[in-house]
Amino acid sequence: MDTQRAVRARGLTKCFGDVVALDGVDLDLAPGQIHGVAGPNGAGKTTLLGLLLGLTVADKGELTVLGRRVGRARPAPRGVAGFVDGPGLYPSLTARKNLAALAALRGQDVSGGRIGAALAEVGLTEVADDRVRGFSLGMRQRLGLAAALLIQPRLLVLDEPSNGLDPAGKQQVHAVLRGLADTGTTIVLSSHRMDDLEALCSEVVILATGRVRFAGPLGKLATDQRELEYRLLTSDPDTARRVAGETEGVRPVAGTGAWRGTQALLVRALAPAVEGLVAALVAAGVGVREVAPVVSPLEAAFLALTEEPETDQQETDQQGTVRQEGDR
Ligand SMILES: Nc1ncnc2c1ncn2[C@@H]1O[C@H](COP(=O)(O)OP(=O)(O)OP(=O)(O)O)[C@@H](O)[C@H]1O
Repeated sequence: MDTQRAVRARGLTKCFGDVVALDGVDLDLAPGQIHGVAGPNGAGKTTLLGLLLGLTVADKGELTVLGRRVGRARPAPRGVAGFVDGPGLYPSLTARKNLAALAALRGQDVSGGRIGAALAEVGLTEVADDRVRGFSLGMRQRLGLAAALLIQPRLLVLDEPSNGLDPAGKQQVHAVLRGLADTGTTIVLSSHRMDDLEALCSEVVILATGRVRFAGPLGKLATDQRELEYRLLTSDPDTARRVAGETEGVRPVAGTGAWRGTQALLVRALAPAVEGLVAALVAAGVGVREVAPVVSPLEAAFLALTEEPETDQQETDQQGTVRQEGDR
């Protein structure tokens, strides 16, 4: 069995009629990590997660999950849990009875105590005996996670698990996922929220038009040398603008405006040039109250990778990342 990778995909292709949802995806996902899958609408995220869960099969390519080849007549191995497009639940049953019914459906003998513990872990104890019909989207998501926890998954696959969660609910779900990863569970989750991915994931896969644009450590993506737009709040906006115009590698952006009641300066620069600008401002007697990227480095990298057509260089980068992690 392959202990180096929880998931190995080579040339995975899936079409729906004329639509190519996944187009030759190569991927190696290390075990015990939280992997984020990001990409614009229609990029193929849900299709990929559905393949991992064995809900659908690829038209071409190879997929190995937890060391076992999956495909037509080869279902996903035990130990894989999760959901896409929201968890499948029985609206007329209570949360507790839903978990009992789902366990019975899987042929699992689960004690009431374990069901109670799973509900407590996702913060649903108080509504355990309420019918799911009245549950909000966030509560349903949490119940879906509780159902997955019951089987003690080795691979947990979740499509947009933070959807509909309030900030406290999100913290709780994040804590559950981190706890699972700490005990060796591999987690693959999709999200449109870069802040969620930054908070949770060590590795990220970026898909666009069914192809992998990046796969690897989050840090590698976010710390790529990339020019970003920064917002500076200073004690003297006019002098700050003049100093910015004179600082090497810094380009003031036109149309600066009010930001929280003060006048902000917007510049485009690489991170080292921004450090130079701050030093120059201090030397000129200008107080610097705040320096922050207008969009996070990860979001900027995401936009750059997904909004532009794929280049040969990106293709090389992606292939390189895949080759580094596994053989071909
Ligand atoms: N069952 C289906 N029948 C027809 N087309 C489908 C089906 N499932 C997915 N597609 C198409 O495949 C492409 C990829 O869809 P998918 O749902 O995997 O993307 P996604 O990245 O999850 O998108 P979103 O962020 O909007 O959820 C889209 O063009 C979609 O319309």
